[in-house]
Amino acid sequence: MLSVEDASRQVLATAHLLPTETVPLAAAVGRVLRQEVVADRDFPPYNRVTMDGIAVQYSALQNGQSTFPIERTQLAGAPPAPLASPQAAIEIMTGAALPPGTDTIIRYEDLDISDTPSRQATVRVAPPRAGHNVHAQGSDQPAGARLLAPGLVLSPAEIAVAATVGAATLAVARRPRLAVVSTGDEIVPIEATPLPHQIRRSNGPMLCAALALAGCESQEFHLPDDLASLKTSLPALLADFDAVLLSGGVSKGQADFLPQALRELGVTEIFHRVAQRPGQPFWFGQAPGGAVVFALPGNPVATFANYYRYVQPWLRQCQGLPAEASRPVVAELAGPVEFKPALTYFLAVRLEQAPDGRLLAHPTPTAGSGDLAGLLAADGLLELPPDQSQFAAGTAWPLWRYRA
Ligand SMILES: Nc1nc2c(c(=O)[nH]1)N[C@H]1C(S)=C(S)[C@@H](COP(=O)(O)OP(=O)(O)OC[C@H]3O[C@@H](n4cnc5c(N)ncnc54)[C@H](O)[C@@H]3O)O[C@H]1N2
Ligand code: MOO
Repeated sequence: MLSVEDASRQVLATAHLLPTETVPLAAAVGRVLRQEVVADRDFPPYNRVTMDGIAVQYSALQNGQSTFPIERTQLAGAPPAPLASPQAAIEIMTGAALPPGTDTIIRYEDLDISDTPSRQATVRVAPPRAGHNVHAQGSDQPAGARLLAPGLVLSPAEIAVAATVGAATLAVARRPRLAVVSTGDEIVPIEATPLPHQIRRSNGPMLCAALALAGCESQEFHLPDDLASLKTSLPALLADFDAVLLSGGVSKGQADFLPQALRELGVTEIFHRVAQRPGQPFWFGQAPGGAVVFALPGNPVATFANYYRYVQPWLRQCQGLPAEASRPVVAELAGPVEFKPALTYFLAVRLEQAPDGRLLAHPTPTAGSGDLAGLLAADGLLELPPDQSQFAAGTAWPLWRYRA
């Protein structure tokens, strides 16, 4: 049976770069940048005063002067007029542009200010050097510097940089659009009161919630376990969405019609079944129009594990994020684990940051892949490889984290 690594490679090979769109800056956080952002001016764009106090010429202090008549006051936002006399000072506020003829700021805490006979400042603590308390023009970045490169995820820090260079809009990757389809005749809407043999639909809301956190758009559908209905309904979804995420109906049951329906609709089967638990019956394919089909096994924990292991990295690559950004972090097992089948095992774990910084993974007991409430105690899934059955405490393994 196909290994998790090979399945993952085959999934990622279908990732197609989504088109670029331009959005207002306020809507760009979390999106993947598709343009360069260049400094339109120096950073900072003028010699910026960093303390409230007075601006003087340092050479006056070097000449032994300690009392300075104050010529005027300059607030932030006012154009900087020059110092008229090199022996005088300008009272000045944080954020103002340094007036020509001055080079040093002495903060109020280091001064005595008196208003008689006229306003003047006496220096109590001399500044250590010329340029003290001045954030020099261009000292952070020069005009023309390439500040943001395509392919990064826009965080609040990038939004601030884009704003300061006047980027009111940004070119970003379009959000992936996915159809989330639950199948199964036992599944009823969440508003319904289920009959004793029915359950409410939970995989759809779970997948849509995960997609929302991943910055994707999704729409939820429900289709019955009926070959004709599946064949009638699926073509529109394959035409309208980048991917269709199905859950349920892919195993060996007599009502598991999805593989047949997809095949008869011309969707190429890339693989069916992966050597993993949970989620072994995972079916993956691609429609002639390009839409990919993740037909995830219906057991909730199987759906969940497959989403994080395969769908989320695929979504990242479609937005143009580098492949290494799709790699999981690793965590250390806090206790020993035994798992005998020759399958990759996705183990639910609770995470703890040890005082020395190591990320510890505590296995959380679950009652199998139907136990969706078992996910509440965990923060992620540890990927244990199929070639061993004993996993010692202290060994580190890839982690697919679903809780920050
Ligand atoms: N003879 C075999 N039987 C099964 C095998 C197998 O290899 N041979 N594999 C088992 C494994 S492993 C899994 S996982 C499941 C996957 O089966 P399906 O994808 O066909 O899923 P269903 O049978 O439709 O549903 C399984 C289970 O999950 C519940 N479910 C389905 N959809 C939802 C939903 N949207 N929200 C909440 N719960 C859902 C469903 O009611 C079932 O209880 O097959 C095993 N069988
Ligand atoms: O692999 Mo299934 O996912 O055990 O329930």
